[in-house]
Amino acid sequence: MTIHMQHQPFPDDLTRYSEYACLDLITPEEMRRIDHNAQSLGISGLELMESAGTALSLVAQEYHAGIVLILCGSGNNGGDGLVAARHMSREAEVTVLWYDSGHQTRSTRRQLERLSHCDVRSIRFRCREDLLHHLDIFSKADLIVDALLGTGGAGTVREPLKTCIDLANQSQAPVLCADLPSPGIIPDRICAFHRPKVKDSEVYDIGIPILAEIGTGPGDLLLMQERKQNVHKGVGGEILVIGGGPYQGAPWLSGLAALRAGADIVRIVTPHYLPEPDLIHIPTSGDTITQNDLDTIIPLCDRSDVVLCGPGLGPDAHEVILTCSEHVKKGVFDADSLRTPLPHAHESLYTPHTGEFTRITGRDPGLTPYDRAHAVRNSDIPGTVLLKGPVDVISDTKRIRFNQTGTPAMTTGGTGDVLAGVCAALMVHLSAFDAACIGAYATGCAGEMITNTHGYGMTARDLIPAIPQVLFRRTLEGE
Ligand SMILES: NC(=O)C1=CN([C@@H]2O[C@H](COP(=O)(O)OP(=O)(O)OC[C@H]3O[C@@H](n4cnc5c(N)ncnc54)[C@H](O)[C@@H]3O)[C@@H](O)[C@H]2O)[C@H](O)CC1
Ligand SMILES: [K+]
Repeated sequence: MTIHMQHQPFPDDLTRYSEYACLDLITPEEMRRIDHNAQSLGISGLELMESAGTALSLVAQEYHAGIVLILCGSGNNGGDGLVAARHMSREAEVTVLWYDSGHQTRSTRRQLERLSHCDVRSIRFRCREDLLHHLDIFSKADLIVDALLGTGGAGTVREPLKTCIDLANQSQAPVLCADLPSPGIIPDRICAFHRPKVKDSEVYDIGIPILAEIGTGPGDLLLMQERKQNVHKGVGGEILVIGGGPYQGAPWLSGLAALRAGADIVRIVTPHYLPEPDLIHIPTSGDTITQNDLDTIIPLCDRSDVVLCGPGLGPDAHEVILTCSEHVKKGVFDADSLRTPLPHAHESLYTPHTGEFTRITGRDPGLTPYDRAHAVRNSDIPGTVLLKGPVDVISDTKRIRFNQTGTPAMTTGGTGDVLAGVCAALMVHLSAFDAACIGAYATGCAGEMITNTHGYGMTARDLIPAIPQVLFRRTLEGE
């Protein structure tokens, strides 16, 4: 899979940003996102693996073991073990037992080739019986390194890894685990790379830039569920857009953007009809949305997966939005719905620009991403906030993420409506935080694509067909 390279340097001194990195246990999905983003910042998977394997070998050498057995799976965790073997070949008598599943990862295959030039005994096993021929290796080992399964392990451990783990537990040797313990293995020490995945891990840096973690990037797209080809209608979700009144186009731009970001059905409640055959127009009783429309709107809120309130709405419909929001499961509040008292749904995403943020919090968020992140984190907004700017700041009060994609040409009217529509569609399956991160990243990338062809002549509508090219390019290009 091609990794899209991130270009522009971060417009602030990153040494101040370590407070925004996560130091708690992280999930395999989060580690995959960071890994992928690191590669888009120019550090290859092989380099990351070399760093991981080096760290693992240094910890292994602390045991001063004479005979070391390294158990390697067929994924990249196994690759770490192969790197450690190569780095320890002069320090100990090293034997590698590596699992040939038939679909080793490319990096791990490369590491096996490199190891073949070293004075390390490497023995392939393909089944449980192969292991039973090497029981002596387990009994003689002074140290066993567990590089069988890492963050890619899932479910009950299958043979022959199950037997491998049992034999390791039955040996007298301490077990040093690469990144995290393979399920069922009894660890003596755990050598985690970059961030801890399980408790009681020792964490070793492998040179992953902080921006891979606190910034959005192509790794964020990994969260997108692959849409199964034969899926039934409705898996993309039903979106309701409530807007329009003083402005006609905004709700339609949001609706079209939501469709292009994967929504199946988009209804637009607005006074003004525009001929858009892909969108379902729900007319209102007058020229603006009023309490008289609640009987129409509330049942639609109840049946929609996500409701986007605000595009082109004008200031007079706030009471209607406050009433509707009580019937909203997942809500995106943009533009004119960003007024106090803030509407809130069961799960809310607010997408203010600087002026709207100042209006709802009474505080100017400042200019630097650092200050803007502080302002968002310290605001008492009850949900996830996407504060738009040259660098977007996304926060769900715990996590902070910075999005650098986009161009100055995107200040053209309506791009905020497009972004809000994209976020609404993504929120069908993702949390407000993940939807905002991916929505900001994808809309900005679409803006970069269109700026390349249209320059400052870009319109918000031009962005919309570019959205699926960014969001679904993995599917389009194939893995
Ligand atoms: N750039 C990178 O990706 C880096 C990764 N690091 C290390 O890599 C692992 C994650 O590697 P990954 O290939 O994603 O998965 P695993 O090696 O953990 O395992 C996948 C492998 O195992 C098979 N498998 C999965 N579940 C089971 C099971 N229950 N029973 C048997 N077999 C199973 C699956 O089919 C695959 O073949 C990460 O932890 C790091 O150690 C580097 O550290 C940094 C760079
Ligand atoms: K492991």
